[in-house]
Amino acid sequence: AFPRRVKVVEVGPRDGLQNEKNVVPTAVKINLINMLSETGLQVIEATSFVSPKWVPQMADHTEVMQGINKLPGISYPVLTPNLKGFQAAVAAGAKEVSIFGAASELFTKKNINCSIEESLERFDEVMAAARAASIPVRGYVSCVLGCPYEGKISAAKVAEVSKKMYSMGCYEISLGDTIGIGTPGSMKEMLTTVMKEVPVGALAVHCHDTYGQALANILVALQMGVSVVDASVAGLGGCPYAQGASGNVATEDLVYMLNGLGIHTGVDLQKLMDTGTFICSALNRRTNSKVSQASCRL
Ligand SMILES: CC(C)(COP(=O)([O-])OP(=O)([O-])OC[C@H]1O[C@@H](n2cnc3c(N)ncnc32)[C@H](O)[C@@H]1OP(=O)([O-])[O-])[C@@H](O)C(=O)NCCC(=O)NCCSC(=O)C[C@@](C)(O)CC(=O)[O-]
Repeated sequence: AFPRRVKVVEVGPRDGLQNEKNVVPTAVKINLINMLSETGLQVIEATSFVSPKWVPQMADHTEVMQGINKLPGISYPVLTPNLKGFQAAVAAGAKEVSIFGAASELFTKKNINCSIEESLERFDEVMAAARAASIPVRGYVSCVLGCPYEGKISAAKVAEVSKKMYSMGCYEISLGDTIGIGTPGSMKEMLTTVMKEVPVGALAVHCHDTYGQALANILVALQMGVSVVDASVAGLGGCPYAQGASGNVATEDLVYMLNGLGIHTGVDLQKLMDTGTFICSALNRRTNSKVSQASCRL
């Protein structure tokens, strides 16, 4: 049975923009987040406190956090790979953070320059600091359905890393199909294994649409009881350490599908599409949202 409500986690300002070649002006990022805040979304991932040498596009994290209108009832989490990032995030006013690991050794090395084991040690430090500051922490696990460097990833490995991050105290584990390579079959197999270790109520799915499978994979996750789904307005994005990875599922397309299923999100599709139009014209690009493309033709 499908969940009655789904929490949509908007990752466009972070996952969507982190891979942009040209520097996106801080004012555009702030405008994007402020417009998203008016759509009814409850969670908008705002930026990441990572090294500007690694991801230059997110170097204005503090200005973004301090420039946005934070509306009550909306959470604006940010990515923090280590204690340094966590401290900078809190100093900039972050009230929620995310740590990000992976089920692949090589991806972990390329993305955060350490082994899975070392990454978990760093996360332990972040968790301890977050507990002391009463800051909720979300955990990402990347490469859950395949890795750009290692290829196939076993569901057992995904379950193992997910369980460790959940046991550390992450309130939610977001399972990332980083390169969008999964299918409904592999999604079902992976979730079946992970759900033996982490309760389904604490799981989210984070699907990139590289192979055009994202909505189908999300539908399978919903059927299995997952009720938190990550998405990116206009389908922006891709990971800088996963070459060729295209954007997340477009939030507009996700909300359209959920509306059709009678699943409540609280998100206003028209306002979302207007936000997609804003960011696409600022970036001078065509939307990846099929729903927005179709609406323009009507
Ligand atoms: C983790 C590090 C920092 C390790 O990078 P490192 O080079 O191993 O770090 P280090 O500890 O050796 O420090 C080197 C320098 O970085 C600085 N530094 C150290 N930490 C920070 C920090 N937090 N913020 C700012 N600066 C920092 C540190 O101070 C030092 O500065 P220097 O002395 O050379 O001037 C680096 O690898 C990094 O920033 N990686 C981030 C990569 C990233 O953001 N990837 C994209 C997000 S993940 C993703 O997109 C997947 C996801 C989540 O969407 C889910 C999915 O789709 O699968």
